[in-house]
Amino acid sequence: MTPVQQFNRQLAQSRLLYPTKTVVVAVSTGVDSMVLLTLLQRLPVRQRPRIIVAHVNHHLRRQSQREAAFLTRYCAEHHLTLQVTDWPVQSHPQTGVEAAGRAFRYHFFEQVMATTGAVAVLTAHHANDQAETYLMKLARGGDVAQLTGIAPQRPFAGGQLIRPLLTWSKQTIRAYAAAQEIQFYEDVTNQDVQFTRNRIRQRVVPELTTVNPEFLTHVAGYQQQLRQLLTAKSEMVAYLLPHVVTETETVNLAALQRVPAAWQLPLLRAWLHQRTHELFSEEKLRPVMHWLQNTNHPTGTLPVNGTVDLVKQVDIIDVRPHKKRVKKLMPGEKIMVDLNQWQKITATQTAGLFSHPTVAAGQPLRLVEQDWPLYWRPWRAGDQLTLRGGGHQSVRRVLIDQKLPAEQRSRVRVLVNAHEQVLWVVGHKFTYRDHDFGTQTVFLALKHGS
Ligand SMILES: Nc1ncnc2c1ncn2[C@@H]1O[C@H](COP(=O)(O)OP(=O)(O)OP(=O)(O)O)[C@@H](O)[C@H]1O
Repeated sequence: MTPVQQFNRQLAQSRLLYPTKTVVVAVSTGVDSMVLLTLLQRLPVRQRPRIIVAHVNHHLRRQSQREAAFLTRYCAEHHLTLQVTDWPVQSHPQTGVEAAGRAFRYHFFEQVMATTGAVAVLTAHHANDQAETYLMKLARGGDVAQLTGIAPQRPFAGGQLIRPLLTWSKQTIRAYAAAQEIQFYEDVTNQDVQFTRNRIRQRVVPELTTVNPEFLTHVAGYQQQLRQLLTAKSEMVAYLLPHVVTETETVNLAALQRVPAAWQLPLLRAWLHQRTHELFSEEKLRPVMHWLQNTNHPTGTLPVNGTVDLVKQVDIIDVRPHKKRVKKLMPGEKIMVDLNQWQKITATQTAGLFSHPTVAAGQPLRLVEQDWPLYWRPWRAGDQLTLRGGGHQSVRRVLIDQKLPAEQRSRVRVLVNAHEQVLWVVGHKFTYRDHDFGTQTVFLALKHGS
């Protein structure tokens, strides 16, 4: 199938090949969106939807004015309806300009859809965008679902957001533009290797393409497989959920534990989603699962976020609104540890527990399942550290020995486990645990500065 046939097929699948339909085409004047616009213009009249061209002048570079003027001329010459809006410089934020610009853009597309009766917005994302995003997410880490990447079609503003060029590589787009003599503006910021995406575009993708020329297709293939796996997973979760959820919408812990281990966390997550309308990451829920399974504590309450608590009563798990803290407790008095997340624990300290060593995370600590959940909290009189050989030392003594001025001592935080045992006097001393103790190694890290 030729690229143009693939494009036509995507539009046919989206049921857009009708003159009675109106579509908004997001055109930046770059090569991708000018090719997209040209492809739409060249559809046979009996299939071509009514085209509304939408352009945002971001006022981010000098070229912006010329681009807007070029597009105005182009649309007039081709009898195309154009809607342009400005993103005034005074609305640009100090940081996060890209994300703010994107939000502004999509809000504008939404407005254009509403005022023109359009059923879809079309953008010119392509296979290289897809692979770059994939590699960036791979490098940054997170939920595996994010690796499914840009969807060819998804609901948007009461209609659809469609990317008909996702199967086209940048090379194909450029070749088509050259062959058809399509005019466009080169985005000069695309060359700037200070941007991670540009470095991936210019260095990583070409390198991987020399390993295998089909690299882009293979990324798309993995994403397709991942989408199928995630669909299968959510279907299985939907099937299993009634086996662990009771008539009163609580979870039966014994039933949950009878489910094969790999499904327990996804089930807990799905149930919490139903009850709280919040989607927690499985990583965040892992310590919660350890807490639930800890038979030494058959009852208890655990805050899962600022608004809800999990309540465990032997075999029954329920959610309740989080009780507001008593006024005199300092905010952040006791913070549950989120694995693999930096957490601000005092005005000047940010600490984290990581499952892998990172540049900043050096000190390994062995844990047992019963340690979870862990917390950051101010140290208290009576807190003790375990020393090599089994002895103990009070936290107070540690601070005195390290000659910490008395007025600074109250600011010291400790890392404690579910049994209130001190594992780390943050910034001062670690508990002793043998390297073959427990089942899990985490890495403790601390950053200074507000
Ligand atoms: N100034 C603009 N005006 C209209 N459409 C635009 C503009 N900039 C980008 N677009 C549309 O968005 C597509 C993607 O552009 P680009 O890759 O620069 O954005 P992104 O921010 O990386 O992606 P996304 O918009 O999905 O977050 C373009 O091909 C084009 O269709």
